[in-house]
Amino acid sequence: MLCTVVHAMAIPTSPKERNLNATAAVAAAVVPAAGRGERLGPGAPKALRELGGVPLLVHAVRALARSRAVGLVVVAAPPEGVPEVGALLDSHGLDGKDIRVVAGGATRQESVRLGLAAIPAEVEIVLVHDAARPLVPVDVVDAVVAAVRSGADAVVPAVPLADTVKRVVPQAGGRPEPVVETPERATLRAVQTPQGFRRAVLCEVHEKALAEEASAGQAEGALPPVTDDAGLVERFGGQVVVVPGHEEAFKVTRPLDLVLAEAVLARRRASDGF
Ligand SMILES: Nc1ccn([C@@H]2O[C@H](COP(=O)(O)OP(=O)(O)OP(=O)(O)O)[C@@H](O)[C@H]2O)c(=O)n1
Ligand SMILES: C[C@](O)(CO)[C@H](O)COP(=O)(O)O
Repeated sequence: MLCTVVHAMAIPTSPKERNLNATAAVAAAVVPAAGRGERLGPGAPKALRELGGVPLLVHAVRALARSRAVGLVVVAAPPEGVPEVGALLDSHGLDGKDIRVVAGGATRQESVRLGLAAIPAEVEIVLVHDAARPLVPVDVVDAVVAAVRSGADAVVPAVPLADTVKRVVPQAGGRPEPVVETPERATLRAVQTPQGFRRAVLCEVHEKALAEEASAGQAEGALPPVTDDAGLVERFGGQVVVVPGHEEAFKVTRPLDLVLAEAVLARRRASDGF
């Protein structure tokens, strides 16, 4: 399996890339994997923490590679770890897909932008998938790609909420927080990845966000944070649609999530040799 380490602006042409040129309908995926994982606690960068003896990142890339709709995966790694991440991915069988590694950035948004810059121009459909969502089923990946192929500009997989949600006024020092409202739960969704986009739309909103950041500078409150790529599409007036996600596509964020992920993986391995 070839795993080429490239700088975002200098992409070598490989035989696999030439195949990709012939099939623009094949999707490429960006995997932001440059986060520290502060909420998971001390240890290696989150993408390299192990689940069932295999790094989360490898699970996430495998989950994408399982889809016939995905032809290229670009991983945005911690900047200091690009060669190591390349070697790690090379050492795992990844279904013959073209896997590349670029240096990620200081924020998730920047990591996605840097990954996006490494995708050949002729690719028309781009997925963005967190390294921190190792167990997304292939059916979810396929459903997201299918919705973009059917004409949507931006597609997110999502699940209904189990808890009632309240909007509050945050308070310092653990003081009780006044409740402002209780949104109607039936209209709320918890959003997952991979999120899918028409490439031109994703590039445009990332470019606009970068320009907006440059002009807003550090002015407090100038730019409300956007935590997902679909949020950028919404910010600039685009239409985002939701397809069904999956409860096993949850994000490994806190220590308990890793315990749950181990249990899900053990169940899969016991039931189908996953
Ligand atoms: N500078 C960053 C920050 C985050 N991510 C990636 O974005 C995904 C979702 O982010 P999250 O779960 O919040 O990861 P972390 O930022 O690592 O977590 P934390 O906020 O707990 O530090 C992860 O795959 C993470 O590696 C990234 O590529 N570059
Ligand atoms: C993209 C995402 O996983 C969708 O749920 C989420 O928004 C990432 O947020 P985080 O703050 O980086 O965990």
